Amino acid sequence: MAAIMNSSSFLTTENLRAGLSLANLLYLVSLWLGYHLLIAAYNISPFHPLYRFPGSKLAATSYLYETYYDWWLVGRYGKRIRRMHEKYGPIVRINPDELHCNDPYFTDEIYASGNRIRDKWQHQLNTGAAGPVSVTEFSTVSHELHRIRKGALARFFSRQQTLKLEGEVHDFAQRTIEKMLRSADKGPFDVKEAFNCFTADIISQYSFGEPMGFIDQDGWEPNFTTWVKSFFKSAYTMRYVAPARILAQFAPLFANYMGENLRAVTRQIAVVIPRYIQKALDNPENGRVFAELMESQMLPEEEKSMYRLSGEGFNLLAAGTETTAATLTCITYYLLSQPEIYARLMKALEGVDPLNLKWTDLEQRPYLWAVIHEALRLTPGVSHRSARIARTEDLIYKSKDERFQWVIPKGVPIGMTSVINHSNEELFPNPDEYIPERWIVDGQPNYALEKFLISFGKGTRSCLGTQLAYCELFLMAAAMAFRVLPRAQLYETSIEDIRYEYDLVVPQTINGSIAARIIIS
Ligand code: HEM
Repeated sequence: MAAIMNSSSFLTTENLRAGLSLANLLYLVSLWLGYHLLIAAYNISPFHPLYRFPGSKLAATSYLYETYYDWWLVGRYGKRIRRMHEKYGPIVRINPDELHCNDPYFTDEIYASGNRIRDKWQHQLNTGAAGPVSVTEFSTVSHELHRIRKGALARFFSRQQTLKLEGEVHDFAQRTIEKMLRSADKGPFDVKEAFNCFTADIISQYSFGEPMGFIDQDGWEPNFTTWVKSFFKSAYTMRYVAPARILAQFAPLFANYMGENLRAVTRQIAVVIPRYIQKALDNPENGRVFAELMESQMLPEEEKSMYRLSGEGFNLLAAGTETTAATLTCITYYLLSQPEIYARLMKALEGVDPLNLKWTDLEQRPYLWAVIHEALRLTPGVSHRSARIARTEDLIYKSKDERFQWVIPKGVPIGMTSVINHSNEELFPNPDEYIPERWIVDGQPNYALEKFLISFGKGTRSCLGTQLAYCELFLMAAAMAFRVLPRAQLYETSIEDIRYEYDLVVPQTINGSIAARIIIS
């Protein structure tokens, strides 16, 4: 009792005021500053394991440098990293703890497959904020846990499984095309929004047994990507502002005070997707991925909570919508702006029935294959760098000309950036230009060059939906070429609406999201 009395008398206004005096505050601030200065000094001292690696000293000193480019200037560190490589060589230190590589020949070492352990890095995953999205397979740090989570999902997205889905993808593609054609002579629209509706309905139908209904709604917007944009916009705040991550845990509690789109995305994660999953579980014959996932022996029971599954549901939609839609938009833009490429494509598609497209047949048309791969090169789904940690092995790097040799110590995050690899002038001369011909040798697809494409990532953490994405790309690109493009023209759209300028994890142009407005007559 005496102790309680003593502590309450200790908390008097006078005592608090004295404790918070200017002198004490200054003392605390200088302690904090001193601590950070010591860390900064250590970061650039010879005692730091990355001391030998080249790069800007400022970048190696603290995270403020990276924060300035990616948070303050918004997603601009990618371009800065590219300039660092021009100055310092193929491996550079880009922050106190991370290396970056721009040698495409080293891809399979960083993004290794099979049993070679590759963890992700929490600093990078912080863009995914908190809550259900932070416990998805995409956001898993540990190699071992990721294997369990991805293993359970992978069989739904194999090529064999995707071939069984082809009929549905074809049906959704044709319905999207019909809706576009109905808008003939009714003014311009952004074709990317139409593709967003197409991709979101497919992934939702496959995952939950029910499309989200975007193709059937009156216009093209809003759609899932409309809401997800605000999620991507907050990505760097989440990464660099730790209190924002803490607040994000409680997002559903203050949803009413958020902007319209952020409120909508919070509602999707907390209410709409759990409802879809519940319906899928109640209706297992029609419930598709999530109904089967619940029965999966590969996934331990503790991994099957509605909380975690709604994160996975959101992730599938977010990862499988904007990405494919952006690539299709890029294809549409280039086919409309470069008629000679369109003419070559139509020649290559001779004999194909536009109303009965077959993925496996379309894949055998090398020029269509080239048109798609050149778009994937220029518009990769994820344009932000993606680091891996080789936890158990040092990585030995030697440049092709043997000028540079490095041992990357185990445990150090090292990554690549698709937009940097894809503009390698030796592999892709005139890298800023759209040239499908570079993907064809002796009339056949250039599979050797394809090895250098990292649009879908590589190794154990590569894209789960690669086969579904290809199925959508082949069927929709061909359907557009036959049915829409002969009657369409670009409207107030230039290369500036397509060309990568910065990233919000996904590529952005100088005018914001990738877009191509078209008019159909
Ligand atoms: C053109 C279309 C697409 C592109 C370019 C693309 C690109 C990528 C990339 C680069 C990654 C790896 C990201 C990283 O390194 O952290 C990734 C991961 C992922 N993608 Fe895609 N994606 C596309 C379509 C899809 C589709 C249709 C789905 C639907 C299922 C999907 C689902 C996923 C998932 C779940 C992951 C996480 C994989 C993991 O962590 O193991 N993606 N995607």
